[in-house]
Amino acid sequence: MTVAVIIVAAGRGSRAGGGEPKQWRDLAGVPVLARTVAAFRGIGRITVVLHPDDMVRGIALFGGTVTLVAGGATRDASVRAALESLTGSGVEKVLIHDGARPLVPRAVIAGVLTALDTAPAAAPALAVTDALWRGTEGRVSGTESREGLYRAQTPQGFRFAQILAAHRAHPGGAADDVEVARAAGLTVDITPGSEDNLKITFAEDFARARAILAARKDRGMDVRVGNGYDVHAFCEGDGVILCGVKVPHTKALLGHSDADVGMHALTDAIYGALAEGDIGRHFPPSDPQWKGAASEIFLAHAAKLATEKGYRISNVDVTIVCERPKVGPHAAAMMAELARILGISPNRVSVKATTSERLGFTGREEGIAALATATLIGD
Ligand SMILES: Nc1ccn([C@@H]2O[C@H](COP(=O)(O)OP(=O)(O)OP(=O)(O)O)[C@@H](O)[C@H]2O)c(=O)n1
Ligand SMILES: C[C@](O)(CO)[C@H](O)COP(=O)(O)O
Repeated sequence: MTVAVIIVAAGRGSRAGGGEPKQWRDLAGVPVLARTVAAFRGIGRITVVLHPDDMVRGIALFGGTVTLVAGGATRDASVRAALESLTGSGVEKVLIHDGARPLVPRAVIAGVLTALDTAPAAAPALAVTDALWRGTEGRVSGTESREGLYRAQTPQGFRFAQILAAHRAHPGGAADDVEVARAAGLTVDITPGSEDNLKITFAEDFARARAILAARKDRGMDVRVGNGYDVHAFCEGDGVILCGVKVPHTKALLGHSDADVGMHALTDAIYGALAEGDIGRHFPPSDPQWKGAASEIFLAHAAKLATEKGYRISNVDVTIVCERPKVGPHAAAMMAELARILGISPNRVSVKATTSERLGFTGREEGIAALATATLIGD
């Protein structure tokens, strides 16, 4: 399903003080909002909602890498503006996130996305663990049960058409999009939140956020690299599918699926980086349901697994080894297709080709080989 991400950042951050809205302030060398946007790279197309006064600043920070939309006077008006801007775009799922939550872990995002496979709406939260009091004039005036109480976080995820209709029907004044969805009768699953996913609200929250970043740095950057290799033999036919692109040729490739050797190598590279075996483990060739299957299914599965395990794909590199057909004229289309399936920018995808100087099975034009590397980065 096509996923869109809406990041609302049109507020003025009055409670945080500091001279400029909190989303533009520096957090350990990077603007808060740049960190928030980076947390969602590779998940889906990103729309950032800004105050009309901040548009020039938004263009300077993000260029054309995100869509900018002018927000409204309230949070729900800002969300509504972004939802309306996405009508007719074919988006099926939408994640709505506060620009003021820059440290959202990948696993929190993945939890919401996975829940959306079966639920109409899902949002992360943490159970309340402290005792709850009422207070009047600085004194405890009563106690409340914490049973069944949660602290709500974002991203909150919905089916696009349902949350758009819910916002259109809502009178306004909702604290969050879950409130809007429930007013429209949607059920909302609770998924695991994280203490790292704080909303910068008051000045002291910047120190908390810096401490979380420092702890992550102490743990070290979690970078994983995987490689993949695949071979398919030629058979009779009039073209081959390479990295999702049909390339005319005097032969076809033999395989249980569509025999997309480049995409198979890349899928295995991602599984390899995750220490999750290979395509055969997830999609056994003995299973008739994968006969003739489009290899996009395999690659999309590997990418989803990466997200669920808390990783984003930083870059991928595929090398196709064959004498013919010539790959060069199709390489741009292949890179665009892989980028689309992986949900990452095309400039993070490389597809190149080489001959084997007429040596070996590729040199004798008996088949095509492909090698791939994938780099994954954890929270
Ligand atoms: N008219 C508004 C108000 C809020 N937000 C966004 O909604 C998120 C959550 O709101 P909050 O933390 O309350 O931010 P502010 O409204 O900026 O803060 P304050 O209430 O302290 O002014 C923030 O990312 C904020 O930028 C928005 O897009 N449009
Ligand atoms: C959406 C939200 O982050 C859920 O916790 C929160 O309601 C928005 O912040 P606000 O301070 O209530 O505007």
